[in-house]
Amino acid sequence: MAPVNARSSRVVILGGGPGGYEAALVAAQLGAEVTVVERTGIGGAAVLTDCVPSKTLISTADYMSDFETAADLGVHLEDQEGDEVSDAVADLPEVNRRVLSLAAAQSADITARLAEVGIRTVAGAASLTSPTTVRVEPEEDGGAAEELTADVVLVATGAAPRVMDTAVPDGERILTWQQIYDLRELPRRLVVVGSGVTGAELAQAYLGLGSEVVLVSSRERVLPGEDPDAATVIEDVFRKRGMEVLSRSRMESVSRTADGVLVRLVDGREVTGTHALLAVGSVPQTRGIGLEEIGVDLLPSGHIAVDKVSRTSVRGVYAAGDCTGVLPLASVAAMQGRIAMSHALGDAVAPLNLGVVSANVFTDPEIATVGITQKDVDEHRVDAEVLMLPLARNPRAKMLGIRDGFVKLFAQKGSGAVVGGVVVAPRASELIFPVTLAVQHRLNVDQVASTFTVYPSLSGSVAEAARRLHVRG
Ligand SMILES: Cc1cc2nc3c(=O)[nH]c(=O)nc-3n(C[C@H](O)[C@H](O)[C@H](O)COP(=O)(O)OP(=O)(O)OC[C@H]3O[C@@H](n4cnc5c(N)ncnc54)[C@H](O)[C@@H]3O)c2cc1C
Ligand SMILES: NC(=O)c1ccc[n+]([C@@H]2O[C@H](COP(=O)([O-])OP(=O)(O)OC[C@H]3O[C@@H](n4cnc5c(N)ncnc54)[C@H](O)[C@@H]3O)[C@@H](O)[C@H]2O)c1
Repeated sequence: MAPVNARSSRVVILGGGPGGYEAALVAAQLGAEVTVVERTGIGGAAVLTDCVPSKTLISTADYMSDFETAADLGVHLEDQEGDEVSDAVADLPEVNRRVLSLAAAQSADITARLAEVGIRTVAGAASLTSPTTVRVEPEEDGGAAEELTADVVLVATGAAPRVMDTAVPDGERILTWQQIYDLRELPRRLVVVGSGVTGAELAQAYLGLGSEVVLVSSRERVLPGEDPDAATVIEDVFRKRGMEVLSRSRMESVSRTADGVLVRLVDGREVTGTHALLAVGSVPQTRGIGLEEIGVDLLPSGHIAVDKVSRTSVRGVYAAGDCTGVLPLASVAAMQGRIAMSHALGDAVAPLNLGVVSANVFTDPEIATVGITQKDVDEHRVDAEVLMLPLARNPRAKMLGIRDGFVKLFAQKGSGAVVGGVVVAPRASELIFPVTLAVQHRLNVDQVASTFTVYPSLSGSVAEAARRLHVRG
């Protein structure tokens, strides 16, 4: 391949989510002329409908659940007459306004940042007419289509909620997770279908906000992709707080009734509610944008096949994020996009390493994970010692009224290197960082154990778990 001159390269990016906009920033920094084509809004689904809105909603629900702990800590809430108040009340329209305005502000911040560094953004729907030409259909009727020429193309078109013929969302009572922020009142009885990360997070959010929630879970246990001990803690918490969890229950159809919804299960049972939230997975947005026509290989699932530097089967065409299905996380999409641009524009680049991705499920408590999994150990793919330490005995956890949660570390047998970890705790997303540092930099349990932690602190349990994994030399 001829040497790349980043300064004279034209880069066109389809999609302005984290895969697209983070790539654009790297390409601009390397001196390329960059255009991002986005049909909905910069920030993508991550910022406008998925990640940012759901975490904002969860912040309110978490805040409300703090009131439940208040009495344990000796705090009693009273109304103006001095009567004890048992429940805080969420004003859903107000909460949703905050969610949407925060998402819009985040999108505006990113748009401004792109403009600041000279990146052109074009509103419209993009498709490839050749590996080096992108056609943009304007969103507004009457506008002229535009043809962009590119030396490098990045496809970062994301994914959309999976819709079943038997459960078609209507945006009023039968909803995808992208439609919930228009609700004007709190669902009285919400049936959440699907207990993956999206279903579990939102089921608990609405429970916290005050809805009655039924979770239809097709599996033995909620959160089937997570650490089994962590998922068990979360399912117990769900039930303890009053959520009805229907295990091994597959939804067959969802339909409207006079005043709500009817969810039929495959085994014939029926569940009624005022609203249904469908969280049954996503499909990549890769059809009808010219990919197959120009020779880009798609997987049977419709995802774009990419290698570890985000190359597709067509030279000069890269792909990043949920449209590739590598690991559907905003952080991974962004990393794939950055790697793609560094590779395409001739900068130094390390291939994507999924072994060190830290991820978090924003339930209450949260589940944060990094590195190898319990499944890797149980199925003998990794020879590791496992140590699980419940938080219940941690002094800070007692002070904070934390009852549920643990720290689990995986240490390679022999070397003692920390190769993975799971933290189940409030703000586990922050607590996982020391474990991620250890995994990424191959620290061993003794190095972690001999690092000072604050007393009292939850991170003390990370060091304590490492200490218990010490093997006498
Ligand atoms: C409910 C929910 C919560 C989540 N929470 C988290 C979280 O907390 N942390 C985390 O790391 N991940 C989270 N994720 C995953 C995360 O949102 C995705 O991994 C991330 O959005 C992927 O980024 P992307 O750039 O690939 O795609 P997207 O963010 O989907 O962006 C793709 C963009 O491409 C645009 N587009 C599509 N086709 C075209 C076209 N033809 N022309 C022009 N533009 C086009 C779309 O309009 C969209 O804006 C969550 C997902 C869901 C569903
Ligand atoms: N906090 C986060 O980082 C976060 C949050 C949400 C999503 N995500 C990302 O998005 C990915 C996808 O998560 P998801 O939960 O949207 O999708 P998913 O595909 O992981 O889960 C969907 C669930 O719905 C179930 N299901 C499908 N059809 C059903 C039916 N008819 N009846 C009952 N259940 C049915 C499936 O068995 C599955 O467990 C995650 O793996 C994660 O990477 C991340």
